[in-house]
Amino acid sequence: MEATIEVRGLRKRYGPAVAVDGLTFTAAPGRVTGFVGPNGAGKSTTMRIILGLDRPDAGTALVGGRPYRSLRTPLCALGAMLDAAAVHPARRARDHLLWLAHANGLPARRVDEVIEMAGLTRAAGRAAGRFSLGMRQRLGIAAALLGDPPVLMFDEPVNGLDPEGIVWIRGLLRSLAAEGRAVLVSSHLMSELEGGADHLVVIGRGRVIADVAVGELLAAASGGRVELRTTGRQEAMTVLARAGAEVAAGGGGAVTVSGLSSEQVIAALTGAGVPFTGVSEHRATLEEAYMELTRDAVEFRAVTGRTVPARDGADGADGGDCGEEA
Ligand SMILES: Nc1ncnc2c1ncn2[C@@H]1O[C@H](COP(=O)(O)OP(=O)(O)OP(=O)(O)O)[C@@H](O)[C@H]1O
Repeated sequence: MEATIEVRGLRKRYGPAVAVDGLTFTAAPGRVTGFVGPNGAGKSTTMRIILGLDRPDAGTALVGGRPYRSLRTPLCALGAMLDAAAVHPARRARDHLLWLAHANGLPARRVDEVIEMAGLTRAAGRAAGRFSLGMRQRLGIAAALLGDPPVLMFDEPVNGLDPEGIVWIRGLLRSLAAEGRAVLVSSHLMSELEGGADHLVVIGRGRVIADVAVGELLAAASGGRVELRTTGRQEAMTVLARAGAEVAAGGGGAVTVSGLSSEQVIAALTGAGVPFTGVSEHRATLEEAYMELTRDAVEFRAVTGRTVPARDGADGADGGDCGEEA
């Protein structure tokens, strides 16, 4: 089975509220696709529709070319964690996974494998209700991995995790993608995806604002800016502005310069006898890139208001067993 999620022209309203407004994007194999947008942007609604938990008003959401609900052994096609709390509190972690495995025709030995992968070996015999948030996230992820699926989808998996948990999830997402799987992961914070995602689908008010490779986005946001430190900041800013640069002061004697190369900055300051240290090309964070992106997107949206033609969402079922789907 092809490792993809394909969303085409998806629309969903709840009464007067438009949750998803013509979304089109693909989560491709071999990469972590970050699904980002502010609270209420429509991420969870989209994920629920992909999982067949909600019906779209228009458009399609396909997993490996098929609607999720048509899959006979869905855990083998798509592993998902939408709500880490969705486990009976009295049930032991291992029993919860055994129950899921049994319902999907998977062997008990796979349960022990995913328990180990999720770092839950010591906690597997404990009731899920006594788990910390981080352990519940790990249990949800273990459940998603049970069917060894080619496609994985996680809704805010690092929400509330400690730094160690965040590093662990990042590494896991990266290794799943390196195995050729498609991984779709939502977050409302760009900083959470830094170092984790290869590609970003940024949405706002139910629409795609950007669908872009992380490297490309960072390069565009970093472009043409030079940073330096100086003990003569005012003088440096005057000299650089005279040389045609746009200059901004940062904290601790830092200055950010746009419109001049680092060589031109060094030449201008040296020529004027202004002391400086540490001239470097500015490297934008994902958060900065996002701010730039959304600023442009707001202007763009106001002018064009892009819409995506909808297709019929009612697809025929043609499920198979784990082998056929995989
Ligand atoms: N079951 C529902 N009934 C009514 N409105 C809903 C329902 N589910 C979502 N909405 C509305 O749809 C919009 C999108 O919500 P959604 O939860 O998909 O956003 P989100 O991007 O996942 O937000 P968050 O980052 O806060 O999780 C919001 O305005 C929300 O209030």
